Amino acid sequence: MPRLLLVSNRLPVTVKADPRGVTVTPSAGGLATGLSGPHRSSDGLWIGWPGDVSKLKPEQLARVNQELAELKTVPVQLSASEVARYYEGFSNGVLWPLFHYLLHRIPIDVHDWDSYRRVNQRFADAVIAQYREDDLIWVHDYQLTLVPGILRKALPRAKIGFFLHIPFPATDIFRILPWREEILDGMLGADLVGFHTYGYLRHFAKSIVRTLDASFSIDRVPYQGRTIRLGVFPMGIDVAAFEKLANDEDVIAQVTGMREQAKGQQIFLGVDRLDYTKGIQRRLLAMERLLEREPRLRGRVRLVQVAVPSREKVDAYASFRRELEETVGRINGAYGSVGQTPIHYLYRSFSQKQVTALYRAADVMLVTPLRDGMNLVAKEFVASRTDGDGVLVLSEFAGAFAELGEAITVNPHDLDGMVAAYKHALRMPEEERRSRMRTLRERIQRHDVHRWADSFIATLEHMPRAEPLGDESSTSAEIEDLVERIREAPSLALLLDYDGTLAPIERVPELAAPTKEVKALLASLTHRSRPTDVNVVSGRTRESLEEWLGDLPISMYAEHGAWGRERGQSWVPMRELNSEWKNSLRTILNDFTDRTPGSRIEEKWASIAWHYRMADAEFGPLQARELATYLTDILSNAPVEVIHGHKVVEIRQQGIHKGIIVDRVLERAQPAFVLAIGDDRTDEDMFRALPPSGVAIHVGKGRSAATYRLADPAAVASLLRALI
Ligand SMILES: O=P(O)(O)OC[C@H]1O[C@H](O[C@H]2O[C@H](CO)[C@@H](O)[C@H](O)[C@H]2O)[C@H](O)[C@@H](O)[C@@H]1O
Ligand SMILES: O=c1ccn([C@@H]2O[C@H](COP(=O)(O)OP(=O)(O)O)[C@@H](O)[C@H]2O)c(=O)[nH]1
Ligand SMILES: [Mg+2]
Repeated sequence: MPRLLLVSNRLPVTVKADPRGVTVTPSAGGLATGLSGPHRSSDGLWIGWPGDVSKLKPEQLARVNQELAELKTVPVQLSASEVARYYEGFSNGVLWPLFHYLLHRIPIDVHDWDSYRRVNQRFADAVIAQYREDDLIWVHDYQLTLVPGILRKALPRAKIGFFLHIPFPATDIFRILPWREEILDGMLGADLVGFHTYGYLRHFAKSIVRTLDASFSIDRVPYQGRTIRLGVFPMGIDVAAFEKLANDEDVIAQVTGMREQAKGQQIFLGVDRLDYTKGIQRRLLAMERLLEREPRLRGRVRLVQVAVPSREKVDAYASFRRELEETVGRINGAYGSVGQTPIHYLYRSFSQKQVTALYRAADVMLVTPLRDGMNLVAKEFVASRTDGDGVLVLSEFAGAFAELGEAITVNPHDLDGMVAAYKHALRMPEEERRSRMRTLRERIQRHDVHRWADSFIATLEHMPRAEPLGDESSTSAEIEDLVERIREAPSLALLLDYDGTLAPIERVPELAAPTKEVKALLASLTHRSRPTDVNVVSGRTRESLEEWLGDLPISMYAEHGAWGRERGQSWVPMRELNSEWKNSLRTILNDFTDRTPGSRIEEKWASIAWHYRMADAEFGPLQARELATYLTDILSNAPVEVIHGHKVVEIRQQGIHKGIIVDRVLERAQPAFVLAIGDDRTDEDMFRALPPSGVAIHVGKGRSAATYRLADPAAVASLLRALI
């Protein structure tokens, strides 16, 4: 197995400093247990935040660092301001509520993006410093979405996985985020992106389509020359460890004690970080309603609610705590007596052992989040019930719901439904309880945390390595060399595309007029001391070329070579035009345009194009595919080609493409050297038609048959200038 570099916000150990001294203790939770196996067996490293070490004395820090190194962990130190901004402000103040659909918990004005970005860069730098060829890198969770993207740039061939532990929200929620492009682009730096459920995966895939203008098919995303795989990996727990604890003597003694103390009562249990996503408030309100409606249950049930302090410095958490404690007080005030209180509210954290005892002692486990990525507590409860009894009430908005269908399922937004579920749980006959629990147990035993980690790692390991596209711009030495060769040639023909080559691409095509400098440059090229034939070969109409370049002493070809106006002459068709087929198309295209808001028809001489760039990002491509299939079918005998390009379906007379202009220019001028420059797929026709001695330059990224590459129109202009 290759070495594994794990990257998560929190390290699996936390450094704590108090007056008694400094300790390095294991952080509780599924991630730490699940990954400790592969971490150890691969001799890997774990990179993350060790907690607040700012108050340590230098000698304490040195000792802690040594201990962390022995545990094969690499600390990324965060300053107090980084904790406040990257962790509390952005990760937990913005991304957390947004991804859990709780928009009202997000502050109106957000300032912490820059800190989030900087800290992600720091984590990535720490990975780069440790990386060795063949390592597998596995990055975790919403705090570090930008890390895979940064790593991909620095380590183009590295195998990088990313797992999101929280829900990925529906696109209309996600796109609220002003930094949506950066986040998606960052996650897509990975080779494999994993989620707990298919629902999250689908939301992510759709967000890519809407936000990045990319596409996907089922579980593959072609992006920037790589193919990213999306996968569903529901996280499990360390079942064996919980089963062992559940049968531990101390635990059993604790369970007996708790049951003794609650004699005559049925125990409901909730175990959560104190988080507004966990549905604790509604869980209490449903309990209040149950006691209000069923007086005979008063004094007969108790709810033990563990609320683990969490993210206390985030305002939304502090205010949620106040709301919650007020509710607890109200219910206990109304339904408690001298001898008993209905809600046992415990604002503190417990060890895994104590939590297991609680699981074992409970009659009914309440897991009722408004949204939750997975919720491991639900699985831990099931694992702890080695006695085969106990009822799980589970929200349909927890990721665990996808696997634990035998629980009593609830919608936490439906209070009456929750009350009914509580009653159902209280009355469920033993036989039914045991039968449901048996199925639940079998399932979580099979899919435990080791299997989760192994299957993610195996999938990542067996993926093909990303191959760099080889689309870097040519070096300046290569370009200088080329310029030298051209200058020496006795005569020269230039075939220049317009958009993306002489002028940068504009969102509104009408705004892409040539600058004064570009026009002057084209004019000077025609005055070189050696004969120079300057041709602009464009997909644009005659009218726009005439308007923008008509006063220059050059030749122009419009509509991909359908029309030409050679230097000093007037516009003539380059091929005999036959446009009868167009008439039959108009009705069909009008119909599609009416049915597809945002689409439009562009009629040229030798072609008609149906553009859907402005249409809905999912509906547009769907309609376009249908249109292209239909047209290919009905036009199979017409002298046309149906071309499904980027956001356009074009129907074009056969035999007209930029390649035909190359022959034309060669015949006319018989130049000693031909140079073609273009940025687009249609320019490849021109490159292919060049004589063996011809040279092609592609502008920008992406695949091309050209030998040379320039970054952008500015680089094209400077090359052309060098020829004068
Ligand atoms: O590190 P904290 O800020 O103290 O928060 C604790 C962890 O909470 C989140 O847990 C999520 O991951 C669980 C395992 O996949 C999943 O069951 C749960 O539904 C999620 O909410 C968070 O994603 C972690 O990064 C935090 O460390
Ligand atoms: O007092 C407590 C309460 C909870 N937990 C653990 O905290 C984790 C909570 O994980 P979950 O996926 O349910 O939710 P998260 O807090 O990660 O959102 C579980 O492993 C619990 O056993 C704990 O160790 N002590
Ligand atoms: Mg172009």
